[in-house]
Amino acid sequence: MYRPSTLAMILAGGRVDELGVLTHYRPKSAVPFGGFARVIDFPLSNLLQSGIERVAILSQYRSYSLINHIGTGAAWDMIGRNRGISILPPFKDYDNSYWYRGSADAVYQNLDFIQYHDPSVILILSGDHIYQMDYRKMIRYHNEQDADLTAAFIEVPPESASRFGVAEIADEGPVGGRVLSYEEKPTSPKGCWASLTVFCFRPEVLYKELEKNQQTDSYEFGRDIIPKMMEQHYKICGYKFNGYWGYTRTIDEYWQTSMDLLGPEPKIDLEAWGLRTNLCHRNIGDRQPVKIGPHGVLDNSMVYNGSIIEGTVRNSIIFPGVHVKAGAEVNDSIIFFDNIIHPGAKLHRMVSDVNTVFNRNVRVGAPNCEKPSRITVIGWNNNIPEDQQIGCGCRVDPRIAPEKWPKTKLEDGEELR
Ligand SMILES: Nc1ncnc2c1ncn2[C@@H]1O[C@H](COP(=O)(O)OP(=O)(O)O[C@H]2O[C@H](CO)[C@@H](O)[C@H](O)[C@H]2O)[C@@H](O)[C@H]1O
Repeated sequence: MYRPSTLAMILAGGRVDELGVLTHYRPKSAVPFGGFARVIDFPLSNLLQSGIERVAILSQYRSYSLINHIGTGAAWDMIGRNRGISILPPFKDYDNSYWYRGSADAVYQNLDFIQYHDPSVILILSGDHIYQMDYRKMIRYHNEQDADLTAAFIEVPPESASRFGVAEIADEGPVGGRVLSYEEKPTSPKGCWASLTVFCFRPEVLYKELEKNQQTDSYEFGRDIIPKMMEQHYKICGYKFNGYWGYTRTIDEYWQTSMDLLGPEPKIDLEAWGLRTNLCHRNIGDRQPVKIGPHGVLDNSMVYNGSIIEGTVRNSIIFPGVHVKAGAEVNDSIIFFDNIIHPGAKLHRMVSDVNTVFNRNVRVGAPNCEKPSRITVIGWNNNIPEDQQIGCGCRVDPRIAPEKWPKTKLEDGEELR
């Protein structure tokens, strides 16, 4: 039987509460990003470019959108006798009927899948981050070090380190070094290297530690598996990543990371990064070229095929099928697929999910809402009544019934459910 040298397992299970409105009907990994793609396209494109041919995706929350997006896997060249993407949902077994109880449990429940492929390295990745990385370099380092586990880390400022799994790494050179200490989301971090949730495991060690961890009642790589491996003095190496890493856990971070696509020197360059997506999902590949109307204005923005810009769009990211009608304005915003923005609507610093209609003279946010926490989010399939005003930083759930909209204004920061 063909034995892949590396088997990649993508953790795509999580619903992230802070992204609430955008993860009502899809996991975080399937959230649209970059005008045509999804967050999971980043690790998938990295895998493609790293020549890794066997991939599994562990997902349990509202997987429909993700399953639809992955399709046959052809978008990432993952079709073939010895190549492929398998989506692995939780299942009932003779002696186990749990959902995935955490990232480590998701992998544990699929150990038979991993053992069937019998890889020499198991690469475990989060499906939730925006970055470009050649995993081959990390795997090479892992093999050269003969490590039991190599985890990728990025240097972060001390004040934000407590949000992550944090390590101190021995000063053994620019590529990486032995992990000297590791703490999961500590209140006073000792180190400044944050875990990217990119792990290379020696298979026998992973099997053994996951099995042992079943005796406990917590099942996370960061909180449980790595600290226990540290206690047992396994050889754990830190691989230093010094590229761009977009951590999109909150709406503000999602918005800011998206804005890193724009400007004279964008931090994210999808073309150079070789990003691939499934062009069949929402018929992206079949849309007509962008149309700019006779008075349309487009400034410092990304607009994908199938959109029509007759009004003004500035500093924004526009997904396929969006129609900005004459006299409408979109500023500093991210508009997902197939929104319609009618004349007189003025939208500022917001994210709007798919299929939403902004009727005439709707106002969202304000140009002077400069604080990043003032990003407004509108859920999908909303039909926002004419003249409706929505303050800065509001959260509007999907499919709000017409009678639920307040007659006057949705005040700053208000939630509409
Ligand atoms: N039941 C489940 N089934 C399948 N997949 C699941 C899952 N539960 C979570 N996941 C996935 O596992 C990954 C880790 O997510 P978590 O929510 O556990 O951790 P968090 O993001 O807080 O911190 C983590 O990510 C940060 C940033 O990488 C690290 O610094 C930190 O150490 C680490 O714990 C995500 O990709 C998520 O989608």
